[in-house]
Amino acid sequence: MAPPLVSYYELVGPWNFHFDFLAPGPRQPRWPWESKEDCEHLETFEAPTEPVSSSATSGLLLAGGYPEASPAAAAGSGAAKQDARKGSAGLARGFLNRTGGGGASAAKPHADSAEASSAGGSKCSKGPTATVGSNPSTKKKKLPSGYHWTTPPQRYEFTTQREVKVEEWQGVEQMGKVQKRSAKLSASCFYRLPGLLPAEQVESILAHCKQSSAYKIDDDSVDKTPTFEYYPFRDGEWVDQKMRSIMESSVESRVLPYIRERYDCRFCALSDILVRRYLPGERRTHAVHFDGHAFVTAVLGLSSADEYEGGLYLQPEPDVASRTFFRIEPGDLVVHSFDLQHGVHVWKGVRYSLIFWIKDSLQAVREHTTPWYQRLADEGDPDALYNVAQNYEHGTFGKPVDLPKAVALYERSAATGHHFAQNNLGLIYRRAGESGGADAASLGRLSKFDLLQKSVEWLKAAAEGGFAMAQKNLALAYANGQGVRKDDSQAVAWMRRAAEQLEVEAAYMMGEMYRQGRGVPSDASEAAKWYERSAECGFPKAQYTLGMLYLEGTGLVRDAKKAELWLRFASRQGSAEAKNNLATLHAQSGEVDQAAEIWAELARGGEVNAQCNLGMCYMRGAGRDQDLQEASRWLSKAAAQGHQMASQALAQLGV
Ligand SMILES: O=C(O)CCC(=O)C(=O)O
Ligand SMILES: [Fe+2]
Repeated sequence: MAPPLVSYYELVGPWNFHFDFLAPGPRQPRWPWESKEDCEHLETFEAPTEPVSSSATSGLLLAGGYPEASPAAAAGSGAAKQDARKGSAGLARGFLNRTGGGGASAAKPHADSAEASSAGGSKCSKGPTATVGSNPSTKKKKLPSGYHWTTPPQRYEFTTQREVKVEEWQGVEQMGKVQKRSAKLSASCFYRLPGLLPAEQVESILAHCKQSSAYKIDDDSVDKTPTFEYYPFRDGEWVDQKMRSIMESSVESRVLPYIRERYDCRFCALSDILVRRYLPGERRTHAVHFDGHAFVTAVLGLSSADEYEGGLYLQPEPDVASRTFFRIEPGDLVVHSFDLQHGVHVWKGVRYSLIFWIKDSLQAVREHTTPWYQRLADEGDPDALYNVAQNYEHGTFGKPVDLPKAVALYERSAATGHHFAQNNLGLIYRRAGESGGADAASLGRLSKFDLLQKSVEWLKAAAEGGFAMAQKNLALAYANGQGVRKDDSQAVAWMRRAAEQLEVEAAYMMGEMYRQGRGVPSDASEAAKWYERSAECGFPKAQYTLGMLYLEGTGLVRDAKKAELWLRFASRQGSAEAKNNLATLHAQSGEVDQAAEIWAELARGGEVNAQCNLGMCYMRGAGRDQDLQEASRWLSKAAAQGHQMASQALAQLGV
């Protein structure tokens, strides 16, 4: 019987080979651990090409004020402020040349932030209505297979701009907006300020980011792959004093005053600054999401936009076809509110970005809360409902874990068509159905059958709406028979829909399905194609598997160099299987001592193949002094985990 198809981090690697299984090969020069060659080599791989045009702004930009500038704007800030207090978006206001962002008004922070919520979120449709004429239509059309993987990403074109002054800085603010799908009457607005930070300052920031060794490689909470992020400013405090010395002045005199003004949020406070890097071999994507913890997000461009393709995108619809990329030059600031669905996909090249997460008050920063959602949720805003529900599901941002409450809020949001809420409901019901116990009981004593059926209903709603993550989860339901009759051909059909939409784990799963012949005739070269797509986006499991395919020449032309490259990428991201096999390659090329070192470390961490290999080293006296007692100790550990070769070796030792 085929093994269950489960998410990446639960999977056991399909292959591991051993020191003994390899014929000793000629000694080969070992690649340096981190060479430039890696990147160049990777760049030669198939990737969507067609360079994006380099013009930073389109001819469609309107000079001067927004087309619908209201009398309040003309009348100056006083009238505009009043307008803002009534809950208007405040888009038509002139900017004040103020010193210090906040002012010492006696207004209560959270009362102020409630106004700001309207401005930043659901009511910005009261602003200018200039249409985004040059941007792609979101009308659904049938696209050929592989379309999104082989077609250059489209760029978002800002079509309105106006001159602004933020303290000493004078420049333009460009504005865009998208209709919020599940709240028909409102829009989410976003802005770009070209050159807000001076070029020399940005160069220093980038140089500092490039040499930093503070990037975390622990796993992302969503996709379980290494984050490659680092925080120079965390929970309201500077952590990296060097970064502080470079950019604090601009944060205080440009970024924060702009945001406070734009969002009518005089107490807006910086919660975190983080740096993300997107390098070949590492994570190239952040799946589509909302920044649930931030009232406002600002992204500062660090890398030249000609050095990479893709980058930060917005995606107003569940479907990838509605995705367009922002062109962000070094020093440009792109600002959006919590209700903008967005993500990152870097197709080629190298990108660094610096992200500001801003809350609506210092109190919210200190208390780790997200108060701006509450009023909006009470008003029925689907994004706010979804976010508050998440907090009750996970017990985050000041809310206790309360599953029934989370479900009730998700259901209100899902009823409006919110695809994230629908997907999360599908997963909650699935978990409750599978685990039973307290979670199931708290959801109304439904039977396992009913819970799993509800799960599939919600997943289907989101999947049919075009949401890739839900399509993948529905595919897994069909593959494993959770709430539906087990059906591999349905599983592969839904997985394919997700994978066609650049969903990185789904692309890996398609590789698995073609390799195992599940729902499709087994096809090694189709499998390799999907693994490769996923690997190029940085998915470690796919990188490992692709390395192995190159080594064996399965489904693609055998290529030892590419094999080692992909194993190394996977290994750098923490894949124990890749480390084990990379060590085997070293052993094969005569570097047995180094191999034994790696195996020893992995073996101590419990990696079964490495335990076997280390045992063999002690048994043979290769890479370690011969020590039959140690050999038997490590081989026994591997054998106890069911490792056949280790059992055979033990038999040879007479144990
Ligand atoms: O790297 C970027 O430009 C933005 C990443 C992002 O969306 C996030 O960290 O939430
Ligand atoms: Fe984000």
